[in-house]
Amino acid sequence: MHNNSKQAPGPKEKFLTGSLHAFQSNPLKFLTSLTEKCGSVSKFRLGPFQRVYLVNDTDLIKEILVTKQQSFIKSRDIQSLKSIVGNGLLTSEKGFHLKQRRIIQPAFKKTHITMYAQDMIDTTDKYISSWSSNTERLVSDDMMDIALGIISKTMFSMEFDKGATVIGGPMEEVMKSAVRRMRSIFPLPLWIPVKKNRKYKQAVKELDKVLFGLIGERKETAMEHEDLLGVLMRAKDETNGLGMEDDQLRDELMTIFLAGHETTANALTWTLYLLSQHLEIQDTLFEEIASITGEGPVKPEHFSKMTYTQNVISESLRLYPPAYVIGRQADEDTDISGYHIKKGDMILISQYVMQRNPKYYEDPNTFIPERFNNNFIKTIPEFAYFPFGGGPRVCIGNHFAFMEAVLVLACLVKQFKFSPPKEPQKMKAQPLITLRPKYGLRLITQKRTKGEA
Ligand code: HEM
Repeated sequence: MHNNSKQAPGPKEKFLTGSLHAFQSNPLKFLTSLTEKCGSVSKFRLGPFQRVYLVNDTDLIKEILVTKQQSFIKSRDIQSLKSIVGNGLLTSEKGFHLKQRRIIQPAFKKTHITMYAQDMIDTTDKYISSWSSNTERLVSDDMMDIALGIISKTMFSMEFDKGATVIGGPMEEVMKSAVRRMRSIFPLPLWIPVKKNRKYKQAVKELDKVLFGLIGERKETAMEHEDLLGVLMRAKDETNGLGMEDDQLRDELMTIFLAGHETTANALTWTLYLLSQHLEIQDTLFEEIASITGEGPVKPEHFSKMTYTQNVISESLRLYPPAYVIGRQADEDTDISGYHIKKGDMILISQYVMQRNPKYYEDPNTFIPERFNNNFIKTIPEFAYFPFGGGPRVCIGNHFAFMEAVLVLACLVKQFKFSPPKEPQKMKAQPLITLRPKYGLRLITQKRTKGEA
């Protein structure tokens, strides 16, 4: 029936495991070299049965994420997160997802999220107020703390210390197990009472207690809160006027918390790494921030004026996209530009690979924020740059994350210069749930003096 369908090329594979080992041991290297060898569509196996297509063509990516998206569901690794985030936006599908997205979308509109800008600035300024000059810091941990502080404050009006203790701790334990589960093709069923599973379930239970506790507290008071929890508790489906049940609210809160802090923290860490490697770019950045803010602090209204700072973040998201790959699974047999995809086949689309493609980017591996000048994005095909994905499943937190990254970076660079430590450090991208530096990032923070600009 499909004799005319196109055959995709692929790598040499092991009989039973296919490319499982090569993929798991270094996904970025595997995806990059497969693209170099096989071009816009290639095919490989993960284990004996799982067929995977790697798609590197902007038109085909659009078919998968937009025009034919009804034929696909999230890939199994994302589905395995259901044991933490339940049926929240990231993991739900079809009509249910659409309904939830409709209810939640208004909370993330550009006009609404600007009200969180001051919280983002205050959290950062407070965090760095204790930093001393000329010290070496593990800034990757700092960025995680700041992002955790910001999501705790904007979501629950919780101050950093409390957020870090009551949510950050159990969340870290849950994330560690989630990574293990996503990376293993056959995760151990959670009902098997081994120590790892018990710890995981205990951490999920603790998080549940915190979240249901917060929801319960809010219900008992008449006071309206403008934080994300308040907005989501009031959100209604406009077609029937119904809001979310507590269980669904819990799933969405957990989802936003999981999806929304490690990604931004890693984006900021990679940005500081790139700036420490390009001190001249860091100086230009400082000059922009100093000229806009003057002697005073960073303010929410500075965001739209900081065009160079925005370009620095866009370029950092190009080179080190925290979500380095998007996975889908065919939910029915379908054709993508002549390739026959069978139900159950997996599709991988990699931002890391696409955003370093010399077809779209001159000097693709070099950090050049200026390339984003003059509406550069409009000059390249859609899906040559997509750090936040695209189509109906595009990141709901894209404006939130971008504004957060720009404002946090402005607060940091206004006050400190970041340079590499004396002892050179190993930098290796580690692709777990998100792309992060494997050994963390250590930098020397040097206080900027007044009048330096
Ligand atoms: C730099 C930071 C971030 C990056 C790079 C990023 C990237 C992404 C990507 C690529 C997707 C689509 C995944 C897919 O199609 O399979 C996604 C989905 C999602 N992101 Fe983000 N994200 C970031 C920050 C955030 C923040 C701050 C939040 C919330 C506060 C958030 C919440 C979500 C949610 C809920 C989804 C699922 C949306 C849906 O399927 O309807 N993300 N993100």
